Amino acid sequence: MTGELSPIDKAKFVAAKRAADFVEDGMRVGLGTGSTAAWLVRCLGEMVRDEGLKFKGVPTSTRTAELAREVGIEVISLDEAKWLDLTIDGADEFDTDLNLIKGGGGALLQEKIVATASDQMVVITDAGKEVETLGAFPLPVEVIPFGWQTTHALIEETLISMDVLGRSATLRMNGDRPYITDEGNHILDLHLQRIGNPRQLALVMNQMPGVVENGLFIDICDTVVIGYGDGRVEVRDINEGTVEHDRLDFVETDNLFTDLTD
Ligand SMILES: O=C(CO)[C@H](O)[C@H](O)COP(=O)(O)O
Repeated sequence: MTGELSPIDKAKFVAAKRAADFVEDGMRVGLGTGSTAAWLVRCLGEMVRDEGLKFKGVPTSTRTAELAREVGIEVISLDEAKWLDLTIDGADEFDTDLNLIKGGGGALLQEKIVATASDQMVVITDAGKEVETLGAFPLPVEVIPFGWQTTHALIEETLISMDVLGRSATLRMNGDRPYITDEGNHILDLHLQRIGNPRQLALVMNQMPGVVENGLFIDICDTVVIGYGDGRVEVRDINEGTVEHDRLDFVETDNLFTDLTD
């Protein structure tokens, strides 16, 4: 079955599978959104079913909530959990300080709230998302629909005044309609090429009326699990650097993958 997977999908899968081992009995765990996070949810569902793993999951989107319930994970809200031991989520870009761009899948608001409410955030990713400087991936900014065009103009003016490269913002679409987030908002994607000072940009964005949240995750991620298409996995910690190089046995993952997709 893995023969049909692209190298990137294999990389996402092995990263998710390794990160599932971070989840222990009794934990409250934030469950991210996106294709890599979906692998994680499926792996955790297998562990609940086959190994009797007992934990509670707090999903970061309606998509993830549906999948988690489908695979047998006990789902609770963040308000029920109050504080989480761990969040595991994907990312669109990460740099050497483990700062991130997230929101390519449109769930950045819940993702940031959930990750911030966690003792540890683990990002699962393929190696292609590592960058020296954030910004090649368009930065998602969630804005309320009321007056979004005014907010859009304000953002572009601000980017010019900050002398940020790129500077154009486009409204994310879903077919011929604006994309609507789980919170009923729109997303503006900022095409910046290079974000010289992500910390400053994140603060400036969130001060603008109409902006709900931006996709820069600064000082939130503690650990990155990087998967490679040949089954190799690297675990990098914010304090200790690379703490593990491993290779998942594809015979084992082949079986798991087949089980998961049956
Ligand atoms: O931030 C996200 C969703 O809002 C995702 O984590 C990010 O877009 C990565 O997605 P994928 O795992 O599908 O590559």
